[in-house]
Amino acid sequence: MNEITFFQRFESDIVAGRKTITLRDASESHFTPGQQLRVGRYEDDVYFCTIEVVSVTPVALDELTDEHARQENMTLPQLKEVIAEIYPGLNELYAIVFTLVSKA
Ligand SMILES: CC(=O)Nc1ccn([C@@H]2O[C@H](CO)[C@@H](O)[C@H]2O)c(=O)n1
Repeated sequence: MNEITFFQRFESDIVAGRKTITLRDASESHFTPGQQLRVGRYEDDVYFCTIEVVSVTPVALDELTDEHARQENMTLPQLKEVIAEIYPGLNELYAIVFTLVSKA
């Protein structure tokens, strides 16, 4: 059973260690530092790696910086566009910082 999912298009960045945060809504803000999570692909729920949660921090959409974007392996405009597609109209996000523990 997977505990968090990512869109398949981010799998390669995550397993390569290029993507080290994810921005989620309140429904996924309950993870705690030190927790290890089995990660699956959103589209088919296939397990692809395990991550460890480093921190979970509330961040407003308009507080996002180039540093958040760098940790997503994107530019800030790209990141804001992705968030607008996934979470239209949402301003209250949670930055989940993670490290890669193991790959499938
Ligand atoms: C069901 C569901 O919400 N799945 C999500 C939600 C978010 N994200 C990624 O987190 C970052 C900021 O949102 C971007 O890289 C997003 O693509 C994701 O991969 N899968």
